[in-house]
Amino acid sequence: MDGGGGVEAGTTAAWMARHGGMYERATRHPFTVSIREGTVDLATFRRWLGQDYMFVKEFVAFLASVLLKCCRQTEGLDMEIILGGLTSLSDELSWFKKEAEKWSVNLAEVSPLRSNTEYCRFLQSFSEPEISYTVAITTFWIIETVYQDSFAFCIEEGNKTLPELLGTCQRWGSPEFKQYCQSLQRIADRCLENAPADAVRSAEEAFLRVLELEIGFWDMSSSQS
Ligand SMILES: Cc1ncc(CN)c(N)n1
Repeated sequence: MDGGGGVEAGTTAAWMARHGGMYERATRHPFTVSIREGTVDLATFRRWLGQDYMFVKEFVAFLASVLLKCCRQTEGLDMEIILGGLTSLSDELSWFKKEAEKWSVNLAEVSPLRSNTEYCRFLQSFSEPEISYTVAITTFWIIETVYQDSFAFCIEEGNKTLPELLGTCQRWGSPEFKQYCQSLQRIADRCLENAPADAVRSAEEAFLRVLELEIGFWDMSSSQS
């Protein structure tokens, strides 16, 4: 522990420092910053909502592949944490449906935009048995962490977030979600510590790819690309 209930400095923290510019672009994107500043264009928010619902459906399949690798390659408590993740994705899907109604987004009519399709393809590639549990769990951790950090910023001191968007920000910005991301980070660091160098390299590449894809996802929500 780092003394503050967080995560001890490990490989993932080193990557966050080494690739700080990219991490910042993913977690302080103009779209989420505009939510914090209360200036977000609500059409943009609606677009993000519909696209993210589609993404989360694919994310469930991705997490199922992480779970499978976990069962095949590790012992211990990881499985319980990943199962908890699947449960919270089930809540997330129900939340999206409710929120879509609130914002008059017809989910049945949403089709994935290019950056979303690209991200989903990346997620689908994890069904390959050759991709190790280390790479998969690290990828899972950073995907969740980008949302956690982005939305926590929207509810930190000084925010002007619109009251009707606070529920969205709390969904990923809450202290509970942060703790969950920290448990994933500890698992990723433990796996990375014991992994061969080529797996560590692949995991770092996947980490960077996620940051790129997350930036693309926010850009897409803002500009319909
Ligand atoms: C694009 C994206 N990245 C991450 C998350 C968090 N589950 C999400 N809902 N959407």
